[in-house]
Amino acid sequence: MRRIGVFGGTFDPVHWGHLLAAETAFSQLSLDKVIWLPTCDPPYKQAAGQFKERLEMVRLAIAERPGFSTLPIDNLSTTDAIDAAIALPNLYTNTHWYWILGIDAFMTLPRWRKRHELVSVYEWVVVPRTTNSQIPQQVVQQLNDLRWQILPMPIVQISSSLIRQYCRDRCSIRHLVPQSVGDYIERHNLYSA
Ligand SMILES: Nc1ncnc2c1ncn2[C@@H]1O[C@H](COP(=O)(O)OP(=O)(O)OP(=O)(O)O)[C@@H](O)[C@H]1O
Ligand SMILES: O=C(O)c1ccc[n+]([C@@H]2O[C@H](COP(=O)([O-])O)[C@@H](O)[C@H]2O)c1
Repeated sequence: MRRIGVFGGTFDPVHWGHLLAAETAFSQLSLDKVIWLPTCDPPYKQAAGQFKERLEMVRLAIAERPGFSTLPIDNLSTTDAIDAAIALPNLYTNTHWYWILGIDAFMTLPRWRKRHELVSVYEWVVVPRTTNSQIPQQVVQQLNDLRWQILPMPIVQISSSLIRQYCRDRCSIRHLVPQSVGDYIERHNLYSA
C-alpha cells in the first residue's frame, strides 16, 4: 500500500519550518510522496501574497526534492483546497493518507469545514511548534474516530508572519527561506510595504 502525506497551508511565504516538517514526515513515516496543497483563499486569514506567487514559491522550494509535489491538477487557483483533499483518494487508490499540520492548525480542526469527511480519510500528523506542545484532550474528543500522532521534530520557530515582518523592516531573511524563495521575494518586491 502506498503512503502519501498532504501538507496544506497558506505558504505566505513557504519557509524552512514547512520544509523540515514535510521532510521529517517523509522520512519518519516512510512516505512515498508529500503533496503540498496551498490554499487559494484561506478561511480565517487574509493572505498578503497572491495565490500564484505563493504557489510559485512552493514550487521553487520543492523543485529539487523528488517525492515532493503540488497537487497534480492544472486549475489549482479555482479549486478549494479542502475539496481537493477530499477528492485526492480518487486519484490514488490503495493508499494510506496522512495530513501533516502544525499543532496550531490541529487545534482548529474541530472547526474546519468538512472536517468529518477529512477525518475519515486522513491520519493527522501533528508537528510541534513550541516546546510545550501538548494536545488538549478536548480537541481530540470533539472528533470521532480521529487518528493522529505527534511527529518528533526539532522545534523551528520560523513563521511566515515573521518573514513578512522582516521584509517590511528590511531585515535579512537569508537562512529563513530557501535561496530560490528569497530571490523570488526580492525580484517581485513582495512583503515590503
Ligand atoms: N515552523 C513551523 N514548524 C512546524 N509547522 C509549521 C511551521 N510553520 C508553519 N507550520 C505549519 O504549516 C502549515 C501551514 O502553515 P502556514 O502556511 O499558515 O504558515 P505559518 O508560518 O503558520 O503562517 P503565518 O505566520 O502567516 O500564520 C500549518 O499546519 C502550520 O501549523
Ligand atoms: O477549511 C477550514 O475551515 C480550515 C480552517 C483552518 C485551516 N484549514 C486548513 O489548515 C491548513 C493550514 O492552514 P493555515 O491557515 O494555517 O495556512 C490548510 O490546509 C487549510 O486548508 C482549513
